Amino acid sequence: FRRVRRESSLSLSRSLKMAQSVLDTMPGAATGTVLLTDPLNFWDGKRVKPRQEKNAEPVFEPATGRVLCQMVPCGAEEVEEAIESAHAAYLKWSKMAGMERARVMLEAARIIRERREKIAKLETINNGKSITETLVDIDISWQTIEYYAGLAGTLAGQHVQLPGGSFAYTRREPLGVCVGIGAFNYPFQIAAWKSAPAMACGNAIVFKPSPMTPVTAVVLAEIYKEAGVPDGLFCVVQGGADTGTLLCHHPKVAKVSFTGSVATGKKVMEMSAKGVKQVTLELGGKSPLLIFKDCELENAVKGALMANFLTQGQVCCNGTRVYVQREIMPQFLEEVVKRTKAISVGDPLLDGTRMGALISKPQLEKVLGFVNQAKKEGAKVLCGGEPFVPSDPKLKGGYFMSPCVLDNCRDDMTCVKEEIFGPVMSVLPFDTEEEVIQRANNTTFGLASGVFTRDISRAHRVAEKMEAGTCFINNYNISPVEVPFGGYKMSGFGRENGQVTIEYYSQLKTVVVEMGDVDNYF
Ligand SMILES: NC(=O)c1ccc[n+]([C@@H]2O[C@H](COP(=O)([O-])OP(=O)(O)OC[C@H]3O[C@@H](n4cnc5c(N)ncnc54)[C@H](O)[C@@H]3O)[C@@H](O)[C@H]2O)c1
Ligand SMILES: C[N+](C)(C)CCCC=O
Repeated sequence: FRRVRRESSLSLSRSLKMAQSVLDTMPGAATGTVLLTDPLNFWDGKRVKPRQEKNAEPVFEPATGRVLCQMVPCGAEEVEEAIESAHAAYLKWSKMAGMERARVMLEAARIIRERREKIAKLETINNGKSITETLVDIDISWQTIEYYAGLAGTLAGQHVQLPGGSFAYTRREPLGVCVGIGAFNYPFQIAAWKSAPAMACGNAIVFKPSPMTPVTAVVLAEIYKEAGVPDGLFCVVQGGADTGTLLCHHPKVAKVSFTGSVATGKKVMEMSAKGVKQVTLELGGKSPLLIFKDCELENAVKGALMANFLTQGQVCCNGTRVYVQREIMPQFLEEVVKRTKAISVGDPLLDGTRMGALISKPQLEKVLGFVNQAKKEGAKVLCGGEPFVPSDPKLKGGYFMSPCVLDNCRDDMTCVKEEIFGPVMSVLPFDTEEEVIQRANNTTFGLASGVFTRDISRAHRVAEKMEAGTCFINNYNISPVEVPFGGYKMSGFGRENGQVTIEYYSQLKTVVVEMGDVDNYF
């Protein structure tokens, strides 16, 4: 452990300079002012310049539409280097005791906590969501690392007594080099959700962020390095589908943890199957939120907003099918529309802003297309659903829209069946508990669900019947690191967060010890 710390500290001063060169510009940074030029790959304990500059793709600042940096996809040689670097780190890290790994991870958590405002600012500039939200995302990230640091020292096997004094024991061992592939909506948090349990178990991880949000994963890599992980333990390779494909096919990769759409998840599973790699799939959703007439209405309305409008609606577990019991529909709609209209959309770096910009122009157009389709199919727009142009001139090119509530929805409409991934809430009436449970489950997705009621028996009855990986009772979209998160049905399998995730980043070896003579049958 001491040797690992010494080796890490050799190249520390240079890396620190790089880390601070980006983060130190943050306090004064305003929307529309930042241009990033440092390389975004990271392995062997340092940022690595991309080889194929000619393949560079522009990364846009969602709030302004201007170019923030260039993302250059990693090719086969770069992926090879990153995986080799991760493998070398794995050989050191996996030999350390859990408590030793914990100490380094706790230091990483501390550094993130210390720099939370700067990291949140950078995340907001790259992702477009409000600073209010990215501060929470960064806090969840260090909490995740802290939580798994706590578990690292508890990892152990079992002793099993066998006849004649013989015995067996199990060893909980890491898998090796794991790959993490992330979506654009929670860039730093996804990197933390994958790396913390992987590293606690003794694995190394090569992480590929979304090509639209390449900026903060490399900051996490620098922080891990500064905290003392061996060089290569957390590598970042940039790229899109081609780079992801190289990672999923690589023979030295033991596991792929993927967060993204169902369509890509299927491809990742198929590619990983060829190498019999373990897979965790955190995929999309179209989750139901059931609001019964006996609910506390104000909380139900607040819950519906939390279920639909975080991160401009680009949240996998959002409760976008809002089923409201017919008797309270008028009051619910009046209140939810009033509050939706009051959401302040605009510069995501301002404290007062509650909704920023969508991730890209194509995503904005896609979401507006869903609203138009909903209108054609008979839905009534109660508010929003339009492109939004803030008055601040620097935001004119940003990807903003007004948050939307759709009434007159039916279960067979496109807006009710498909994941929109934008700020669009579809509201549907229901009459009975039995009916709404059947309708809520009538989907191929199964990520989350929610119920608002004052009837405690009903709440638990509904929770049991929901075909989804999570059911929120009288709240929505809270995800403490201590509790597992993941999907049923086509929303994926495997879990992130909670103790159970240790199972997904480790394997059990059984050691059988004979204390007597060998029985010979031959
Ligand atoms: N369940 C969860 O925890 C969770 C969390 C966040 C987002 N999501 C889902 O993610 C989707 C939105 O994110 P997105 O648009 O970034 O998803 P996406 O599927 O387009 O991309 C996700 C990642 O996969 C990579 N990728 C694309 N093609 C690949 C291939 N052939 N092989 C390997 N990697 C490949 C992308 O570059 C990106 O890093 C939504 O469906 C959302 O519900 C799920
Ligand atoms: C932290 N939330 C809001 C539960 C989101 C988890 C990640 C899903 O996109």
